[in-house]
Amino acid sequence: MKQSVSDLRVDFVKGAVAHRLRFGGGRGQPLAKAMGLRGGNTPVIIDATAGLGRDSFLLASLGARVTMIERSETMHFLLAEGMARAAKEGGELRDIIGRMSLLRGDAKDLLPQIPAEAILIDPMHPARSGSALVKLDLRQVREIVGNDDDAADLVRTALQHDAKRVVLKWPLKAHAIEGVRPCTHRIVGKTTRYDVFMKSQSSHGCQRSDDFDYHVTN
Ligand SMILES: C[S@@+](CC[C@H](N)C(=O)[O-])C[C@H]1O[C@@H](n2cnc3c(N)ncnc32)[C@H](O)[C@@H]1O
Repeated sequence: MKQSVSDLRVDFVKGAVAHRLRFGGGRGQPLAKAMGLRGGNTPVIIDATAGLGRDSFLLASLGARVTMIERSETMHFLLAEGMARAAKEGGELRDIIGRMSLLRGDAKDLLPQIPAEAILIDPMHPARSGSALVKLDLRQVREIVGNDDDAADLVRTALQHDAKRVVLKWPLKAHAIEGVRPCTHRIVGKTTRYDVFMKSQSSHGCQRSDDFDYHVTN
């Protein structure tokens, strides 16, 4: 059955996100490691590109407080709806949603006003020719929001923030975003990588961190 943009839903109760909550790798997952959730350390996070809220939900399910920023009115609406539905379920879901707050606006404007220890940036990835490789829901998000051509500006704005780390989620094989300094280290998955920019450390050429040799599937 052909699906259209109007079918797109943010669903934290069933589907991929709920599955990951039950069977995900806890703090051993690449995203959690990249964001600095190690041992007892649980940073306060800004997700500057909220999208379908999956990364935020995962981080909040691991105990982090996450401020989500989304500039698309449609995506913001879908997220707010999905969060309200999940909170109504009560129990663990309500607690997780309770750690997530959602703002509407451009993160380039809002970031400087919000305190945080870690910032996640996951702009729309460059279009791939074999589009079957890109999951349907992300293709639907692209139809709604377009290409996020200002991703470099967003990363540069985040790097001006007081946060200890900025993390850029980017396709494994894509070139680094032009006009952004090299990252401090990189956590590599199967199709995705996390470029980590630490405030207090200089780059060593953005080496892969073998300590973090995990596989990610999204
Ligand atoms: C690839 S999606 C993010 C997916 C998300 N990480 C998830 O787990 O569902 C990118 C989203 O970031 C939003 N976005 C991109 N640049 C933004 C900005 N400067 N400010 C706010 N939202 C932005 C887009 O509208 C889009 O919804």
